[in-house]
Amino acid sequence: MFTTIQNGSMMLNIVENTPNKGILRALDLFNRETLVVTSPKGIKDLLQNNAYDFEKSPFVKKLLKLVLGDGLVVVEGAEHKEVLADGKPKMQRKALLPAFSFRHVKELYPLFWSKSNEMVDLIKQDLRQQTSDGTIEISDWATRVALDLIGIAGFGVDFRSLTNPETPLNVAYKNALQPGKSSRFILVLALLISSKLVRVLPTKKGKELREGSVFIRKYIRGMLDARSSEKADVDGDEDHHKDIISVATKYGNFTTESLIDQAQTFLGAGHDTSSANLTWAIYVCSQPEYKHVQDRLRSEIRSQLPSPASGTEITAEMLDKLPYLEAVCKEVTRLYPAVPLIRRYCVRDSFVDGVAVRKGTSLMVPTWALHRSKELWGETAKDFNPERWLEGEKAANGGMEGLAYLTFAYGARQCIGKSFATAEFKALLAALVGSFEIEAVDDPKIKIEWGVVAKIRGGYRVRLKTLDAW
Ligand code: HEM
Repeated sequence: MFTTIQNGSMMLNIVENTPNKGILRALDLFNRETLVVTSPKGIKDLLQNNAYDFEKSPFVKKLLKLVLGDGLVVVEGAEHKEVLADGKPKMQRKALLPAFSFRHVKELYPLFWSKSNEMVDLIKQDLRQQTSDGTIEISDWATRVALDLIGIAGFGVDFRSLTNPETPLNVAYKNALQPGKSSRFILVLALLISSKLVRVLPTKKGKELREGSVFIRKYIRGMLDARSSEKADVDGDEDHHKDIISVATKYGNFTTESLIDQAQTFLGAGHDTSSANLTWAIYVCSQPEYKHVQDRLRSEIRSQLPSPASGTEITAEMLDKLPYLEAVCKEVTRLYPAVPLIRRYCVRDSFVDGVAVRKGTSLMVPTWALHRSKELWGETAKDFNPERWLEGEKAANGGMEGLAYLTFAYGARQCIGKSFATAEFKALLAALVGSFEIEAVDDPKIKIEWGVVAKIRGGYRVRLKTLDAW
């Protein structure tokens, strides 16, 4: 097969229409091979059993580094996993895990809820303005709230991009992450020819990417400097900072530069994906055919969660006991996984599902396509059907221990922010659906922007009707 694989739905066609035993072989424009891994056993070998034989390709790494810095997403091998002889993690994943443990994320639920409600209040204000036609563009709100949340949870700093969309950090990320024709061009160049080109490219997008990256690092450095002088004032107060960076500093021996890289990673990886999730959820809820989903969700939320107007704090126990909310969130992230493809590059000869893989081979797990595969999800694979989750994950996908649901990847490099992102998503969706009736404005036949994150091209507008507080 001969193709440049950039695109989740293209992969769906390929996977569905090419008989395969778990591995497909595709060739790109330059006759280079990509192995497309489709079997659960192959995925387990690639992402878990032999995970350190497969890294991100040098091209993909350089591109990701521009936006995410040299943090956990791009480090490889020993640096990613190694632990020092005294048991203290040398770097990266082990050192960062405590900050993302459920024990820590649990404490963030009240924050997720209060920010969600701040967003709802600001949207209501916006709708009350004379100039408002009752519509909002959801991906913009979603990006801003996710950025503010990772700012507070990550650093204890509220960037206030919800109240001020022009906050410099929001603008820098918008320029760096917002897909457009030229960023597609840059991505294709980087994947096919050389990522070095990206750094010198005289295009507007190339310049925005570089300038955005420099600005973001400078901003983070300033934040960390301010924190260290503040820390000097409150030294000895163990509980003063409970944010991700503080926990990471406590468990890892990061240099200042490495801490900046980690912070850049959390900011970038933690808000673009979350924004995509919420946008896809609102897209689904707004479709007339899923009005029953929206209604059932609202009734669960309004009967089981305290009204935002009551000022009652929400705990993990309260938000996590809503089965329909959980099912809708899972189903949105199954049918519209924010990261549509997982790419790897073989760094030493290895095996995947019994097949020998040579050093230098590119591989991919087509998450978007596999999540719509009848083999894994049954006859209704392509339908949006939250009910499938109500009897648990086993019933939904035949009990494949996470090998069918790959939204947060799997194994050694599974998303470290999974619990964080899941709780945040539930709080945001609950606050919106509890407070508004949501109706589509834009054509349901949306176009998808296939970047590292799959988004609706041009954003998505909905009409909101404010409901009485409950
Ligand atoms: C909607 C939410 C999210 C989705 C769908 C998502 C998805 C993913 C996926 C698929 C990977 C694996 C990428 C690969 O190995 O090729 C990943 C890794 C990662 N994610 Fe997330 N993510 C989300 C939210 C977050 C959040 C909120 C954070 C941090 C605050 C985060 C931080 C990371 C980091 C640091 C890695 C690298 C882990 C490693 O390689 O050890 N993500 N994510």
